Amino acid sequence: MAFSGARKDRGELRIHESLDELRTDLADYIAELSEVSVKERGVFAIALSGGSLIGLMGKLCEAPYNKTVDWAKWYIFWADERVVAKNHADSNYKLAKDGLLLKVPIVPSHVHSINDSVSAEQAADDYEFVIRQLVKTRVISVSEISDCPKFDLIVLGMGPDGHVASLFPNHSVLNEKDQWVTFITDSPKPPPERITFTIPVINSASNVAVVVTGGNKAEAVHLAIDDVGPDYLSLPSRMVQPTKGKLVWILDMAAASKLDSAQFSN
Ligand SMILES: O=C1O[C@H](COP(=O)(O)O)[C@@H](O)[C@H](O)[C@H]1O
Repeated sequence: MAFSGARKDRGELRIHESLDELRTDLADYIAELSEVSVKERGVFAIALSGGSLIGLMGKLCEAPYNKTVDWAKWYIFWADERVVAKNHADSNYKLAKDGLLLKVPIVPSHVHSINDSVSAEQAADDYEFVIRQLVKTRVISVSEISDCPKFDLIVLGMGPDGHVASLFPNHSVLNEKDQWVTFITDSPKPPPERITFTIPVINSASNVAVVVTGGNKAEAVHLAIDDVGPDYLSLPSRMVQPTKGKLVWILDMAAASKLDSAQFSN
């Protein structure tokens, strides 16, 4: 790791010289959390995002992880999904299926993708219902503070505009407090119809990792992490602030290039 450090209230920073090093760190990090969770709870409930993240998780399909991770105990969810057919090129499910799920022995019935044959609103309601059933059976834990699901790990990417999951800057769903899963039909990034975990659900997770690469996201990383004053408190990536869980930023040097460097160590 090139640099590591912590920012008050903004979590741990892990900054990597190369994408190869970042991929290894990400695989190690996820494998370790999986082991802890399986030991403590017997299962590992992980929520994925789409975009560049799945490619960066690719080492999990290789040795040693493909053999050492207890894949049978994994339960897969999506922090956000585009409301398109499951075989559509824009589907986050398809991305994960082709890039990860088909390459490791995950139990098919543990993969919880959205209902792609209904409206965005119905898909969000249906997905929340599925999550509620799995909270009842404790496949997903429940937060001690809110009644929200407590995923063992939510892995997020971030767009150059600071969006995470399908929570975009200045969108009214950023204020959603009651629902666990909501929908949008006006995403500024295509496709327009999406479902997304809400901020309270993200912030109830035991662990949240935000994985960001590339210089085009450096300004958003700075605004999400550094002390930039009250104007940016409503940037979606800045609203990621687990109440009791642990937040980790896994960055490459380009994405980290605009961070204030005072608190780094080699
Ligand atoms: O549309 C989306 O974008 C973000 C960021 O994607 P990236 O390709 O810039 O990493 C992603 O995290 C989200 O899941 C996805 O639906």
